[in-house]
Amino acid sequence: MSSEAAVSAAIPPELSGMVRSTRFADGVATIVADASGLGKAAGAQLERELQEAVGAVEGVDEVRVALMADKVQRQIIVVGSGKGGVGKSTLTTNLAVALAREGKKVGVVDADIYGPSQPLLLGTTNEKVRAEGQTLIPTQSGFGVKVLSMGQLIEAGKAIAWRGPMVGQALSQLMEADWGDTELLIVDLPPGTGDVQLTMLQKFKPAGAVVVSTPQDLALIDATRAIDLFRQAEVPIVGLVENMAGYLCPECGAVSDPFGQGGTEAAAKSLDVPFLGRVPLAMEIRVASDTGRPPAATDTEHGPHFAGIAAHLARFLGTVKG
Ligand SMILES: Nc1ncnc2c1ncn2[C@@H]1O[C@H](COP(=O)(O)OP(=O)(O)OP(=O)(O)O)[C@@H](O)[C@H]1O
Repeated sequence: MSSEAAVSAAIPPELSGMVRSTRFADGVATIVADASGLGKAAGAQLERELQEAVGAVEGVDEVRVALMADKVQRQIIVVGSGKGGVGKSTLTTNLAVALAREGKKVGVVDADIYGPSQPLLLGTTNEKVRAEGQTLIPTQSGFGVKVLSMGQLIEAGKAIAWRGPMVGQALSQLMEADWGDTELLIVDLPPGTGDVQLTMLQKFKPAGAVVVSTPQDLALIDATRAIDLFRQAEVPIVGLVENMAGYLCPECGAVSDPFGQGGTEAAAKSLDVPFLGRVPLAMEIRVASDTGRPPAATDTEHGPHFAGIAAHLARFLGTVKG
């Protein structure tokens, strides 16, 4: 058998479907393989296996493997707020879960260094983050959503010591992880307009920003600031969401408005950004979230609120490129 034929014959049958061409000249075997949809880790394994199998052929001094991969068109959406505690993380999780239920391949990046909460919200707190070399491998939650969190990179209680370059590096590690075939990354930003936001906007150029607010004036003033930041960075505003609107008393059924009512929709109008919908203040949302059961995973009372907002986001994504 010629060395060229021996190189082809050495490729394990289970890998031969991915091999597009083989060449052999002057002791060098060159193999081109299609690694589309494999992700970085599986792609690296394919490369190793080809190296090993072909490297064992007599007369082969060097194996060069070239992997062709489809570049996944991955969109980035950031979820921000001016003020903490208004429900940004809750909304991020539920938008991701609602879109995953519609068949979209979604990942969540928890970039909130001051209060990382996505592993709790997506029920993955017991999963340890894995890495392949320097590349992090996102954790698969039970809701079809992959997740990585700043909380997995920072020792609890140390966030305050994190400044500029460290924050940027950590964020890049999360964004450049092995997201495989993920089409959409939804990023849960910290509140306000600090280092994480700046790195995110400058380095990763999100396709759009969703801004969350409660209906009270104070939160709306801060939300306006967040919108200003996105506008300055030329990130399109997907729209404003009103959270914690209208509290339905589980005892007497009366509806009250602890944070006021309708303020976010009015603010959206005056800021000339779309209003994406409102989510009521409800004990079940808090309890379900704290126990890693996102309401959007169900068709019960509160699932549809998030599904409606997710539908707006899906329409927006359909109108923008990468
Ligand atoms: N609509 C809602 N009804 C009831 N509780 C809610 C609702 N939205 C959020 N919460 C609860 O309010 C708290 C704060 O929510 P969340 O962590 O999502 O806010 P955040 O804006 O991300 O806060 P942070 O500033 O800490 O990042 C959580 O305990 C959450 O379960």
